[in-house]
Amino acid sequence: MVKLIMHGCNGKMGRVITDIVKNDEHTELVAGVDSYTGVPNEYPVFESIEKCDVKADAIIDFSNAAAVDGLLDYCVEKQVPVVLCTTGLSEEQLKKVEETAKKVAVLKSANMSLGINMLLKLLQNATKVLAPAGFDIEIVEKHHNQKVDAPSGTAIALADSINETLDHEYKYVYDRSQVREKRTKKEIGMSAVRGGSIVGEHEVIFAGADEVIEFKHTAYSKAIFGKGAVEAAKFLADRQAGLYDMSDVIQL
Ligand SMILES: NC(=O)C1=CN([C@@H]2O[C@H](COP(=O)(O)OP(=O)(O)OC[C@H]3O[C@@H](n4cnc5c(N)ncnc54)[C@H](O)[C@@H]3O)[C@@H](O)[C@H]2O)C=CC1
Ligand SMILES: O=C(O)C1=N[C@H](C(=O)O)C[C@H](O)C1
Repeated sequence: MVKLIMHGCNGKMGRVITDIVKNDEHTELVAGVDSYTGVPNEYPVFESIEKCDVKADAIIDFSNAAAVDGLLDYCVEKQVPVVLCTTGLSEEQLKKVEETAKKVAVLKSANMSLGINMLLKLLQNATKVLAPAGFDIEIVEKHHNQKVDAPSGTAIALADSINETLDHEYKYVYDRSQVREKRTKKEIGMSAVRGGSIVGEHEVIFAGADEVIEFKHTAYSKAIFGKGAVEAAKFLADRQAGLYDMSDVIQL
């Protein structure tokens, strides 16, 4: 049995993970952490990670960027692997994630779904053909009205995957409203839409002269992220220190 701590247990994803683990015979939630403790839980809940004194094999984190520094320190101190799913981390925090992974196993992924992780690979092949042929690259993402970070972590991960095959030569453009200029060739535009209960849509557009190719992923439920996170925790539980991602968990 893999014993888990859910960091952000009373949030939208925390509740999804609680349901998945309840129906999974190989995992058990031994504790939760959430700064909001105004709801009943079926396991002990602590209002901050520092207060959590329950032993576990791994932590799943879907919380808030501001909560991630303390979590990383805790994982090093207690030597507990962590599946880091929270998005919107700063450059400084991303460096801290890399430093942490030298001391304990960390799996970081902006999107735990099979579809997006397959798309990350597909895009690299498409980019190798389409970018040299002059196609412009734009990413459009759509999410629910409760999302605080923009663009989504997934949009950035898609852009990073594309840019990796372009020797990181393309710059990211998030806002065209302040400059009256044509787009340049070596850029990836990213646009964010927020509204209603949209679970998550990501569209990567390769626009050429007289032809357009679009890759689109639509999430119809948060369960696709939850299932991926629980599988990632099982994978990570007995791993050595290192920085892992979903391509280590899913055979692609
Ligand atoms: N990697 C992936 O596949 C996915 C990532 N996410 C990301 O996960 C994060 C959480 O998403 P949701 O569950 O939708 O958000 P949410 O806002 O519903 O839940 C976040 C929870 O974290 C709690 N929290 C805030 N500060 C905390 C602290 N210092 N310590 C402990 N708990 C704290 C909040 O009280 C809340 O209950 C976001 O960054 C989101 O972008 C969301 C879905 C999929
Ligand atoms: O906040 C969300 O809901 C989601 N966030 C992740 C992101 O920022 O990419 C993943 C998913 O799209 C849902």
